[in-house]
Amino acid sequence: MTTVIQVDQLRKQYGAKVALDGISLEIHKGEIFGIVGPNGAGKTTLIEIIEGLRLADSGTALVLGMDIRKQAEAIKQRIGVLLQSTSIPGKAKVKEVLSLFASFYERTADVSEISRIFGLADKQNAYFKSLSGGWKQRVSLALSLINDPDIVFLDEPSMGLDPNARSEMWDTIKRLRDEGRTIVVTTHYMEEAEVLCDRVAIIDSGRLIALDAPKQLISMLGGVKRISFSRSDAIRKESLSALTNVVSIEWEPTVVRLHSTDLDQTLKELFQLAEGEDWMVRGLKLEEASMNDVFNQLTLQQEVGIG
Ligand SMILES: Nc1ncnc2c1ncn2[C@@H]1O[C@H](COP(=O)(O)OP(=O)(O)OP(=O)(O)O)[C@@H](O)[C@H]1O
Repeated sequence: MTTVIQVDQLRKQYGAKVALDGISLEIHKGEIFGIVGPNGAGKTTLIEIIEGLRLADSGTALVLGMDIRKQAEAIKQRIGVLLQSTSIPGKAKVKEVLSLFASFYERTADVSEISRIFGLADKQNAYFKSLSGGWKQRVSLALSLINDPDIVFLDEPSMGLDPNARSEMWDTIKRLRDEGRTIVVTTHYMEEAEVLCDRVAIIDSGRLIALDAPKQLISMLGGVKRISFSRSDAIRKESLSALTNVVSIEWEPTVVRLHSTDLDQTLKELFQLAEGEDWMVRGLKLEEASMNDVFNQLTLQQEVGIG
């Protein structure tokens, strides 16, 4: 296993605000590495420091063995970064945007091949600003590969995409990984982290609170499963909290979700409770734990200071 990014004790403060509080991690060649965390957790700060766009206060990071402080220019040649569409000149045609960005690099990919991969062959003469959000995102992704990078950084790649475009994007990202590139992705979508990423780092308040394969993170919850049912006025949260094996409750306007370590026992008690309190369990569903549960549990623990 080759390490392509090695981050050691990175710290960054904006005034009194500590954005990164000593993060250390390693990213391996050929993996899709996810970075997730609540708003303001420090994800963008972390990846922009690794990309050489921001300076850390202390700590070190090596990208492909090069020091981010001393070899930022050489690193830029070897990495690809997904730009926000607002950073791309809207009045230029797609082909002009592609050749402009290609001119920034010493090594470039075959632009017509990239256009083909992203289905941009027919859009070469379209003005960037006239494209829909999904097409703009494809152009941005194509641009992130224009220098044939070893590592691609994708900050929120599927933000604003519809479900079809999103799953197409996932396929494309997996293809890039299968070609031997390393992909670093930040996302707010836990489903994306679960289905796309080989390993996921969860960051909260500038600290790394978990790092593993999604399956491992989920199994770390000790087989917690969810029971969901429709909420009604007769149901009291306090009674549900008293059920044995229930570790947490999601109390939403129309639905209640119980997270339980023993599904059978909790179901039995739930029906007994409903009978005793004279309400019906309606719309019952049983769900396996997901990355969403992992995220909620770990970030909540941080909030109440358990973690
Ligand atoms: N240039 C800046 N000046 C001052 N504070 C900043 C700056 N950039 C980020 N911050 C603060 O640092 C913290 C981490 O921000 P960052 O953007 O890295 O988080 P994030 O995890 O990417 O958030 P989001 O999910 O909302 O994009 C936040 O509290 C943010 O307000």
